[in-house]
Amino acid sequence: MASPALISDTEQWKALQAHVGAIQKTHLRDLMADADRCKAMTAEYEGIFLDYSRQQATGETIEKLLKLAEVAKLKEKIEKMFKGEKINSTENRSVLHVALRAPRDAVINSDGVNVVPEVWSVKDKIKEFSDTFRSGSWVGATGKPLTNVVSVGIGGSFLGPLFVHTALQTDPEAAECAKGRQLRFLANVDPVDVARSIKDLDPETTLVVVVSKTFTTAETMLNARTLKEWIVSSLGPQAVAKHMIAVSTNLKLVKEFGIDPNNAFAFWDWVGGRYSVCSAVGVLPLSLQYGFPIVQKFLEGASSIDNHFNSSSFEKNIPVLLGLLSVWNVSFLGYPARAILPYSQALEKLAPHIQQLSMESNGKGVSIDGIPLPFETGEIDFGEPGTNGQHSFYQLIHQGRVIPCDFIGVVKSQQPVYLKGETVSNHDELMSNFFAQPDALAYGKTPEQLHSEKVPENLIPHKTFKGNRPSLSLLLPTLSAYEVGQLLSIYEHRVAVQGFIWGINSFDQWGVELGKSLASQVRKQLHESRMEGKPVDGFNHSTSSLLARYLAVKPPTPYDTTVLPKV
Ligand SMILES: O=P(O)(O)OC[C@H]1O[C@H](O)[C@H](O)[C@@H](O)[C@@H]1O
Repeated sequence: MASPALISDTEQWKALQAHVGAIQKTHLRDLMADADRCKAMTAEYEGIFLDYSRQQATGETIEKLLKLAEVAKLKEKIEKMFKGEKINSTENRSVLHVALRAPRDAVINSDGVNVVPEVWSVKDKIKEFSDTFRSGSWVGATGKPLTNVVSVGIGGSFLGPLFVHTALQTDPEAAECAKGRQLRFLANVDPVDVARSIKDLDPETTLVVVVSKTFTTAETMLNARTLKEWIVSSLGPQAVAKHMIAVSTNLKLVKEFGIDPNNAFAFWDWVGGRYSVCSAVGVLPLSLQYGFPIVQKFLEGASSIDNHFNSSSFEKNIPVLLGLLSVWNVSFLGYPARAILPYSQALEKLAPHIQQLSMESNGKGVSIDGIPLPFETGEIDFGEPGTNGQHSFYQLIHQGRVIPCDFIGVVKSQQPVYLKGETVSNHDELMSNFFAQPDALAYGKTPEQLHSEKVPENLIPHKTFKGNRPSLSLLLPTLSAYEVGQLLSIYEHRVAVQGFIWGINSFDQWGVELGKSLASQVRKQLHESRMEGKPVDGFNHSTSSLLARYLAVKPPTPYDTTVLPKV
């Protein structure tokens, strides 16, 4: 029998739909009372501990999800990814970010060619370049060593590297290696972001890394031209060779831009932008800041999870379990959002990275074969580190909408602080919240409890917490470069699992194109109106009025002079 076109047509999907009623009759308060259930709902790998007992799920739910994985051919799809098959069918590309962190002797083919030696030759080049740069032998146009790096890129060429940089900044080993150096990012085409990225920097001691897979992204290219002007206007045109380098798959355009091809670092079309932090996109700027050995640890962490994902049984496979539970929450329990709540300031930029990774990958309306989906895919990801989030949006999570939460904690803080005489250390204080919040969400507080606490009658409805709000806890032993790589890889594979189950293409992003082409039309209009006084034409009433209002105010300087930020 031919396999059904959509996963929602399968018996296994329908069995899960039928199972929802039984789960909705349970309360997490009761589910949590079953210690055997709680014990079974855990998984561990290299000290990373996942506890998913606070999901609205039972052993039967997991069995049914595993059957869904089977009919969705999850195992086969994972294998196809690792074997370099062209699973990104709308772009006819392999999906091989796992090759970026594979050991030197691994064999991973794309189009019949082992890509691992190519990957390592770029890594070797990065190591050599970053060693020279960091040793001070690479000098700028005026003979001074360069200590500041501005990485210009957006989307996948920004969010992953920013996440990793933010996580490493306070790791003692990484921080020691970064002493006296600065790494900044310029992503937004907003001139305010240009101003912030170069504030207090001197072009004489700054290296600009232009990071763009395509080298055509409008925001990145304008920002790159702006920083080029910043360098040239201060140091002369010959300075570009020493002060600008690039990362791209499009080395032809890098050369046309004026960057020396010897100072360009390649990657490949089988690396998706949002999966590219382990390519030169992340490895180059991070190696300039921290040195290649630290970045290699990060890559090894990611690789360790690749092995776990590719070889562990699904019952104990952390990314698979996480992916299946997200499918359960989105497609069966109908929860449209997911909160990412790291109890670690170092993971401050995890949620923004996962927003792109997950929402660009799985926010799709058709199956991989182009069939409109009768169910929603993807979820709205958002988050902030605990405890900041607690004092912001947790109210809604506790008493408003139900939002499955990822609580991420670290056993050993990067920065131990303890004040003599305090009840607990600062990290223990933070972690008290990490342990308490999931139970508050799961158990809630009943009117009976409030009565027994003699809460005034009129406040009982306001102080009641219904509970039964799902979450999961991920506890990492420490947060060195290795664990940062592991966490990245866990989320990458979780997103892929969700897409594989839903039967969509998690590796294309056609949905970002329409806005880009409409912006070109507006850009043309703005140019013609400013330069030639042409009236606004060809837009609907609303856009025309907005444009007219905008154009009515003349820019402070005419278009024939170069202006750079002044802060
Ligand atoms: O790296 P680039 O080619 O400059 O692309 C940067 C970003 O822009 C696009 O619009 C895509 O939506 C992203 O997936 C990509 O990461």
